[in-house]
This record gives sequence, C-alpha cells and structure tokens, in this order.
Amino acid sequence: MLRVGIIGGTGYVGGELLRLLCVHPKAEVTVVTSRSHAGKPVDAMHPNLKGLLDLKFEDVDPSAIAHKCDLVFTAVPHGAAMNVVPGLVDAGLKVIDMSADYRLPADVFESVYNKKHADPRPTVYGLPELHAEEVKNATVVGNPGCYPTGAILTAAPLVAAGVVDRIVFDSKSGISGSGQEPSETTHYPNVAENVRPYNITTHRHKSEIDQELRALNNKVKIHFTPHVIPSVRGILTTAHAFINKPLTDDQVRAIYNEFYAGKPFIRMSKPTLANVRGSNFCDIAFEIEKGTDRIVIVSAIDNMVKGSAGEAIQNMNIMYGFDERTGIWMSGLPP
Ligand SMILES: NC(=O)C1=CN([C@@H]2O[C@H](COP(=O)(O)OP(=O)(O)OC[C@H]3O[C@@H](n4cnc5c(N)ncnc54)[C@H](OP(=O)(O)O)[C@@H]3O)[C@@H](O)[C@H]2O)C=CC1
Ligand SMILES: CC(=O)N[C@@H](CCC(=O)OP(=O)(O)O)C(=O)O
Repeated sequence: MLRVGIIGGTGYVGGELLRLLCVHPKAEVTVVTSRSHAGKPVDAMHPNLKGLLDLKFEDVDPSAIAHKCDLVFTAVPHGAAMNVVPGLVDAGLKVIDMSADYRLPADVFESVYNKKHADPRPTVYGLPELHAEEVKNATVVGNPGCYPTGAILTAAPLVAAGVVDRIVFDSKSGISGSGQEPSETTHYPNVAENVRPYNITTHRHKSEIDQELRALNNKVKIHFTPHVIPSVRGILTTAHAFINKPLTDDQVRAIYNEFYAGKPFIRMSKPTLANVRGSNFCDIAFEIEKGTDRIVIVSAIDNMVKGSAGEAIQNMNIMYGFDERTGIWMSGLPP
C-alpha cells in the first residue's frame, strides 16, 4: 500500500481527501495533521468518517511524517504550503500541494498574490488531462485551482486547435470553495437565495487560466468573472468563445473527441452540478450560435472532487502507475 499523509486534515479539502482515500484500494492514510485538533480522532472533525478511519490528528512535524509516508497532500492555505513543502521534499517525499503556492512560476506568484515566494522550485501543474506525462515523474505537483480546472478543461480543445481568439469565462461556484472558516460572505443568510459576483475582472485564478491556455496558443485572450451561488458544491462554467473561422457542430465535436480521447473523466454530456456532485467527472457541452462567431461551451465539476481532492488523487494514481480511475471512478449524486 502507498503510505499517504495529509497536512491540513481538518479543512474541507483535507476532509474530502480523507473521504475518498479511505476507500482507495492502493493507498492508506497514515498521517493526518491539524494544529487546532492535534490528539483528537479524525471523526471529531469529520463525523461522516466515523467507523471508516481509525486515525488521530497529529501536529505538523515534517521529520516525523517522513518516516510514515511516501506522499503527502498539503491542504493548507496558500502562503502556508511553501513553508512546509521543502522539509517534506528534503525528507525524500513526493508532494501534491492543494494551495496556489506551486501552480505558477515564483515571479508570477509574487505579483498575483502580492507575497514573496519562500520556495521557488520547478513544479508540475497538475491538470492530468494536459500534463499527465510530466505528473508521472514529478516530485512536487501544484494541484490546480477549482475555477481554473473547470475553465481550462472547457476551452482547451478549441484553443489548442487555434480556432478561438477570445474567451469570456463566467463561472458560478458553490460556497465550499471558500473553505471552512466562516465569514460574512459565507454566512447562510448572505448566500441563500442570492448570487454574488466578486473580483469581477481581477480574480487571482485568471493567471492560472492564462498560463495554461496561452501555453496551448499564445494569441488567445482570456477574461474571467466568478460568482458564488447558493449551492455547497460545484462549479458551472459558461465560456463564450469567439471563433476565427466558421465551424460546424460535427467539426467542434471532433475537436473535443480527439483532444480528450483516452481521458476518462471528461464526458461530453449535458452539464449540471447535480450530475457531477461527489464525482471526479467534468461534463462538457457546446452550442454554436447560428449566424455569429460565438460558440458557448459549458462545463460542470464538483470543486471538492475534480476541482481539488479527486483531481489530486488522479495525480497520485498517475505518479505511482495506478490506473488513473483507481478509487475515484464513481457516479455523481443527482437528486
Ligand atoms: N475549498 C475548495 O473548493 C478548494 C480549495 N483549494 C485549496 O486547498 C487548500 C485547503 O482549502 P480548504 O480545505 O478549503 O481550506 P480550509 O480553510 O477549510 O482548511 C485549511 C486547513 O489547513 C490547516 N492550516 C491552516 N493554516 C495552516 C498552517 N499555517 N500550517 C499548517 N496547517 C494549516 C487548517 O487546520 P489547523 O488550523 O487545525 O492546522 C485546516 O485543516 C487551500 O489552499 C485552498 O485554496 C483548492 C481547490 C478547491
Ligand atoms: C467560492 C470561493 O471563494 N472560491 C475561492 C477559490 C477556491 C479555490 O479553490 O481556489 P484556490 O485553490 O486557489 O484557493 C476564491 O474565489 O478564492
């Protein structure tokens, strides 16, 4: 069994990693950390795991963790991971970081996050549909942000084919994307029966979307606007793409089918949040607006699974030569 540790096990992403890993047939969670809950059983924080996982939270101690793990998921806030990861790597471990610390080159990180990077090492951007070959041999994987996962997967085939010049991404996220710490914006009366746009032209995830799509075609121009909707899980992304030559439905379908051939978690299927909730699928559909240069592509993911914990386990599977579906091949939770 692969021995796995989780740093930041009390958070939403840490909890989702535990939920998925406790039924993974080839990996076993041997360490889970929390500063606030050290010494307490995991089910004190995650009652859904009662009877499934006999583990206690431990303090964050990279040298103690090193003896018990082969791979560690760092599920801590951005800015915190870069202080933990070097000790883990020096101890010979592989790391999949869930924060934003290892997704961008250090200079780009510093300008987007307005923070000095403490560990500017080369890493792999862990979007398996684009970078599986690099993930196989990576020591540190920067697991993508939830919005970038949805946005990049929605548009990558058209961008790579060179048929779009400009894309406007409009994304709607469930509130679990904000993490477990309560705040005014996550307070129930402010979320329920409400939709809130935020960082309308300036969201930090634009740089990740830019990085990945412009690597496929550096002429493409990207715009991104996020919203929070009264839902717990899920991100629905509507991409308005402007094409530079007329395309038929069959041609667009062929572009998507070819780009995602052999990618089990991409389904060309009507996207709804319910159909992907709890699953690692990204469902995608498109429609060409007749008589215009606009094509609308819509995707749905679960931010906690394909947008974080599930995608990270997909990366782990690839790093260790397991079938990438191992432990995460499951349906969504429709009504
Ligand atoms: N929520 C989502 O949908 C997604 C989140 N992410 C990213 O994943 C990471 C975790 O997110 P999420 O679970 O939502 O966040 P939470 O705020 O819910 O959890 C954060 C966890 O990190 C621990 N922690 C906080 N500060 C430190 C520190 N300095 N050193 C060590 N541990 C620390 C906390 O536990 P304790 O204080 O007990 O140590 C807690 O377990 C973040 O970087 C987030 O941006 C990525 C994709 C999607
Ligand atoms: C709804 C909500 O607040 N979403 C978060 C993104 C969550 C996420 O996964 O992003 P990182 O991994 O980069 O933190 C936000 O807008 O900052």
